[in-house]
Amino acid sequence: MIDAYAVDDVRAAEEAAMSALPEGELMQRAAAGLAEVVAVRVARDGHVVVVVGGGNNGGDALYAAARLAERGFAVGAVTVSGHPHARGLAAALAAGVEVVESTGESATPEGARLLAAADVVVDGVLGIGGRPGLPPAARAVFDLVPDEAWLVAVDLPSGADPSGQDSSADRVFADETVTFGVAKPVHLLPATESAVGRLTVVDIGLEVDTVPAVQRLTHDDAARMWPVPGPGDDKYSRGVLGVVAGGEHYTGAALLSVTSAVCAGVGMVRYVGPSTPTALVRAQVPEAVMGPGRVQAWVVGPGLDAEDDSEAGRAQVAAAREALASGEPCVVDAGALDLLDGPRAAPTLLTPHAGELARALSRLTGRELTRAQVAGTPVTHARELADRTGCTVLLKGSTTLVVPAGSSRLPIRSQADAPAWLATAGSGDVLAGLAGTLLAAGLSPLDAGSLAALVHGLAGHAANPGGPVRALAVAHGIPGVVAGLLERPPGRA
Ligand SMILES: NC(=O)C1=CN([C@@H]2O[C@H](COP(=O)(O)OP(=O)(O)OC[C@H]3O[C@@H](n4cnc5c(N)ncnc54)[C@H](O)[C@@H]3O)[C@@H](O)[C@H]2O)[C@@H](O)CC1
Ligand SMILES: [K+]
Repeated sequence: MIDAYAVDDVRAAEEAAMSALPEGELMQRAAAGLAEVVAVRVARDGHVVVVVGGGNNGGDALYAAARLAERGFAVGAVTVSGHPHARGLAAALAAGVEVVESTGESATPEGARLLAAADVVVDGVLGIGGRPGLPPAARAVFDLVPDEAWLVAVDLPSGADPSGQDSSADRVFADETVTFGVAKPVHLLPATESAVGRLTVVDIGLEVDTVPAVQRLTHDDAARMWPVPGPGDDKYSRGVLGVVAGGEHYTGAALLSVTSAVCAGVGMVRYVGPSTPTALVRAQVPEAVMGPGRVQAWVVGPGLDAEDDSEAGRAQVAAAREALASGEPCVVDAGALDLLDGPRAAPTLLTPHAGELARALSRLTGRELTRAQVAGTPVTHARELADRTGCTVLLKGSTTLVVPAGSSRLPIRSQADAPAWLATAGSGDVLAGLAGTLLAAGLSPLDAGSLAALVHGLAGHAANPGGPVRALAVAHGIPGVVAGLLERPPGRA
């Protein structure tokens, strides 16, 4: 599990660590780790430029600059605050770093000159003390970073919201981020993760003993959590999944969610739907059983058209309502999100994308919300839907969030395992079938949602590495991905 801790908890841990160490030791450890990473990114005759703000983040950058200069690299520093870290500045100057100032709204000629020659640029403007948004002087300097330069952010990309909530702030987009002690929410959450690039966590001897704010499942977690049948199992004990999906007009969703469940190794699938999708499922997924019956969990909603006023359409909506009213765990997807009124007694996972989440919250709160608002502050809105419904909410996106049900103090999960090619029609139906299989096997909605997101992402890669994928190929990729995860030797990253 990759754990990210809230900024206040990190600060408290830093204070505790500092009180037991000589003054400045923690910053020296941070600077040493940062310098190590930069040193392997730059050629012996390359140029490093650190961009320095007024806080300790700038201090890290200045001490790292000093260490790099002492190792013989050509290092310059551009200060974008009038008050850079005094001791860090002295160390940098003593080591021969060329330091220039650029604190106005346009970059100074000296700053522009240094940046034009930069091969690696280090962003040491704002760290966990930063408010979202980039100061104008820093923006002016970062606008001059050459396209080919490698950009390393210190602790986090400056301007990004350290708590990872707000996506709207102007920020640096880094190729790589070197953080200290532990990851922070900014590194894992969808509002800010895209600015982080490759993440390295440098050990500075920090011990955070609070509950993480955000967690990410690794491949080892997936291997540990995946429900593997034993010799005593049969199809019923492994979990029977009921699927209420598709209709006369949306037949693909039925096929995709049922295929996905079968490929994920469900004990048995019961498909419930009108005659056309039933005939297609019968023909193409011979493993599936037609019609309702006893199940351990339901997937309700892929391709469900709640507006379909035909007899078959009304019957399908009634079947969906019946599953929602049952005492069984449920994945509530797409069209069924419009049918959910309040809390369910059984474990429930809602799987909206941003537009569906906006629509569901608008309906439940009477406030008009847009997709853009949800995408702007995804955690806030997913949490609100979880609180309103008492259900776990999986918000789909390039980074997928899973926010546990209202009263739970469990950390949020955040998975970023999928290629962008996975943004394709039918992909969500596959995810629903996968998550439903895991719920039917007895996993909690939080575990089922996050594990499904991880395996779905890996299956997207496996379906056609580096290129376009169709949803059916993603479903067909699941068995190989699961086998690959299960045969991993313990301890591999
Ligand atoms: N506290 C510690 O023990 C350690 C801290 N470290 C570094 O220290 C950083 C935190 O340092 P600080 O608390 O000094 O905070 P920052 O270096 O993040 O800078 C905050 C300063 O910038 C100003 N500021 C904040 N947001 C701004 C904005 N949007 N526009 C303009 N000015 C803004 C604030 O008034 C504050 O003075 C960490 O991110 C990390 O890089 C590391 O050296 C490891 C040890
Ligand atoms: K930074």
